[in-house]
Amino acid sequence: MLSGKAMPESTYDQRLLDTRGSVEWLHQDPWRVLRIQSEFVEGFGLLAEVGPAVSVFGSARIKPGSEYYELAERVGQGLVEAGYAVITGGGPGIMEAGNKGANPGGLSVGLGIELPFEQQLNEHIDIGISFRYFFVRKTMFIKYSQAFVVLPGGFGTMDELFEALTLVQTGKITRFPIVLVGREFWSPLLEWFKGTLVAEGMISPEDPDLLHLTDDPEEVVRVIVEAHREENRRREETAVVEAAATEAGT
Ligand SMILES: C/C(=C\CNc1ncnc2c1ncn2[C@@H]1O[C@H](COP(=O)(O)O)[C@@H](O)[C@H]1O)CO
Repeated sequence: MLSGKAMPESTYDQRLLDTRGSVEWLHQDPWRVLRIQSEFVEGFGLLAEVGPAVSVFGSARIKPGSEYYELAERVGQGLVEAGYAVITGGGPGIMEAGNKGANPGGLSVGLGIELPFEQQLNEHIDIGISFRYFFVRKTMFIKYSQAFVVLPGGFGTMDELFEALTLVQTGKITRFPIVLVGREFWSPLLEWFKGTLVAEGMISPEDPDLLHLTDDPEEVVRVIVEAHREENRRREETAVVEAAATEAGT
C-alpha cells in the first residue's frame, strides 16, 4: 500500500487513459514481451487446425520458370496429393512455388516475416500471417510441420535447415524427416559434413543420416509418407505394450 508522499499524483486509470506524454514505454522490453506473447497466441490460434503439414523452404530469389521453382511447385503438389498442407515462408521464389503447387487442391499456408523493405505474402496462400519476430515464426514452422523439405537457398534457408537439424540431433523434438531437394546443390555440403565435421569429431558419424537427399519430388513425398507410417506403427506398438502393462498391474 502507498500513502502520504509515496502516493502517486495520478491514478492508474488516469495514466492509462491519458494520451499525452511520452510513448517511450512502447519500445521497452516489458512491452515487447507482450507483443511477442500476442504473436505466439495469434500464430497458435491460426494454425491449430491446419492438420498434417509439411514445410517447404528455399531461396526467396528464384524466379518463376527456373528449374528449382518448377521442382518446388511439383513438391507442393505432391504433398497436397498425399494429404499434407504445405507451409512456406509466404514470400517469393521457392516459397511462392511451394504455395502455388499446393493451391488449388490443398491447404496452402504462408508464414511471412516483416522485413525492412516492403513485402507482401505471395498470392497462392489460403492461410497467411506476417510475423514481426523470426523466432516466433520458426516456432510455428516446427510446431505445425511433420517434415521439412529444403530446396536450394541462401542464408535464410540454411538458418531454417540448421535449426531443424539441431533440434532433431539434440533430441529436443521427435525425429522427423528433413529432405534436401537438389543433389548437385546439396552434395558439397553433405561431403563437408562427412569429410570435415565427422572427421574432426564435431558431429557423430550417424548425424548426416538425419538428412535425405533427392532430386525427385515423388521420392520427397514417399520418404515423408513412409516415415509417418513407421512413426504411427511405433506409437501403436508402444500403446499396446503400455496397455498390456497397465492390465497386468505393473
Ligand atoms: C529477398 C526478397 C524477399 C525476401 N522475402 C522473404 N519473405 C519471407 N521469407 C523470407 C524472405 N527472405 C528470406 N525468407 C526466409 O528465409 C528463406 C529464404 O531465404 P534465402 O536467404 O533466400 O535462402 C525462406 O525459406 C524464408 O522462410 C526479395 O525477393
